Amino acid sequence: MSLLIEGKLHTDWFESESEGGEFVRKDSMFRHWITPDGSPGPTGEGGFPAEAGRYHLYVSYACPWAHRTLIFRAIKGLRDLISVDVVHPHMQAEGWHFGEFPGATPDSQMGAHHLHQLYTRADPKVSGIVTVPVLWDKQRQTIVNNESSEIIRMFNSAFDDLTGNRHDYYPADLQGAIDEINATVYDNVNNGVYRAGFATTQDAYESAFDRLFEVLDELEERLSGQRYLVGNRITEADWRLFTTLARFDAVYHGHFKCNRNRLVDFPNLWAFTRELYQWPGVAETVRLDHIKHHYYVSHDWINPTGIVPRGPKIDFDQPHHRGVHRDEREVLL
Ligand SMILES: N[C@@H](CCC(=O)N[C@@H](CS)C(=O)NCC(=O)O)C(=O)O
Repeated sequence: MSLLIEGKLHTDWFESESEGGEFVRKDSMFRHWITPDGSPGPTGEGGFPAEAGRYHLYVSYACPWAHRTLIFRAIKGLRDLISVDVVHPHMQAEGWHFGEFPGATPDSQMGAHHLHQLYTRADPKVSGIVTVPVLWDKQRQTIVNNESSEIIRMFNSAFDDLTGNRHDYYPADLQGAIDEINATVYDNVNNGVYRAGFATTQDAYESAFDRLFEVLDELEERLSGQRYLVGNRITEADWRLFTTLARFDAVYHGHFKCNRNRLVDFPNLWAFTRELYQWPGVAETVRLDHIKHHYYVSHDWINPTGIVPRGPKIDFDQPHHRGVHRDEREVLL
């Protein structure tokens, strides 16, 4: 893990020790918004208008938070407008780096070796954890935002006039319901698997584990009566759940000891995951090779041998039978 304090890199720390064995995720530090006309968004400064070719996304295919942003880039028709670089899946002492791995790229913007160099280029005195995703402004040579939940909101609407894609994954009439389910899913599922996997006491692990499966049971029940989390329209909430479910059997079940059940044991959650995976443009954002390599190799205190399991075999392409056929969905995009 890499932490910057006043622009200086610190590599010898571990988050959960100071929190009674419990893993606590820290807030992101760059919080500006891209808006259609460059006016300021809810936080940060203005001056970041939606423009084709101006912005760049740094991701890891392994990271579920970065994965959300790649999905929104795909489903909102932004692939030609926003370029991407992909870090090496092995997160080392100095954090994320650029290096040789199938599907990984060099840093096309400043030829950096490590992601932290982008952070200190943006602000030489920056303090905070160096995380993906990072939304970079090529023109101002700075980080617009490094908080995935905000980046997907920008992608959802800021570029609509340029792309003509007006599919709204955070529609005004559903915002209350989306915010509510997001909070439950974030605390207990998205971050819940990390709280189980990074726990350093038995109690912290068990309470994260119990809550995770309690919420998965509730979601399984909910998805038995409706197609998506807040009804019959797909929203941001579904994509936010999807990135954790897509990793569940490959890493969270084994590596993070979230092993009461596998995803494939929940018929509705598993079919829901397949449906979202089969959504046009999404399958290519799911790289199980990066996902498995990242978790099993980077967390050497959990898996000291660094051996990456060969299995399990997961067939995301099996028919999902959850309503309209995918050919009809193409029309939505
Ligand atoms: N709040 C951030 C969290 C992102 C995050 O924690 N990313 C992880 C990878 S999955 C990371 O880069 N961690 C770096 C580290 O722990 O040193 C977001 O949602 O954008």
